[in-house]
Amino acid sequence: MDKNAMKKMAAERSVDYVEDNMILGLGTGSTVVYMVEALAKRVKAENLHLTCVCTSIRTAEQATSLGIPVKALNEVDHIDLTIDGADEVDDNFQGIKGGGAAHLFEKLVATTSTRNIWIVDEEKVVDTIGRFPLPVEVIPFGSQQVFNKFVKEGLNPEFRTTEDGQRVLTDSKNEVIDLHLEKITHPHLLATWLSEQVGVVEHGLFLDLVNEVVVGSPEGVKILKAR
Ligand SMILES: O=C(CO)[C@H](O)[C@H](O)COP(=O)(O)O
Repeated sequence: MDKNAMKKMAAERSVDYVEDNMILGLGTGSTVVYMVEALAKRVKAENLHLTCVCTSIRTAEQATSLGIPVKALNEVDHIDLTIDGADEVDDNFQGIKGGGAAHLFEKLVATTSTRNIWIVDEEKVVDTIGRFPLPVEVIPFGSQQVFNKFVKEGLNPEFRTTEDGQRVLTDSKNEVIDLHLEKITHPHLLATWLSEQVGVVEHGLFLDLVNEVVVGSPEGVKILKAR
């Protein structure tokens, strides 16, 4: 089955979790695009009153264009539920995010949210995370020094670049270094170490954050419950 069909299936199911009057976090990425489309349909059909907090300019533009009301994270006092994509998730519900370079805003929204749901295709459910390169957002000032330190630590870093060779910049105008690790066997240790590095703004390890994962697969939608 086509990967996009699996993403769409998970995305469409995830909007069943949305209830009237919720403050809702909206993630970022191609799976989230399907979710926002499905959400807009429900909002219209059922006249739902939602307040949505978006994790990227892209998602905010899509939501606004479809008539979904959007507020900034600073304008809300809590978030009831956040629906987001992910790049990898393991059996212990530890994940990697940031393939769309939005992990800083995504983590801020996720940690403000009472519940977090991820929507993925089944290829993203793995035994051990790390095959997907781990994104690390760094400030541009001195980013080469941070990169050099990652090299020294054997973390196989690579600056993320656009097709024309420019460094990718996040919505906060920071750079992204992807770590090619293949397997992350001690995610909490790595997360702590990365957070301690000067110049690192945020990394893409999302640990102990997700409550449910909605998985699109050729057999249909599967729901994995963490807590
Ligand atoms: O973390 C993310 C963006 O920073 C995305 O949620 C993640 O990359 C999944 O993207 P997609 O749905 O396009 O596969």
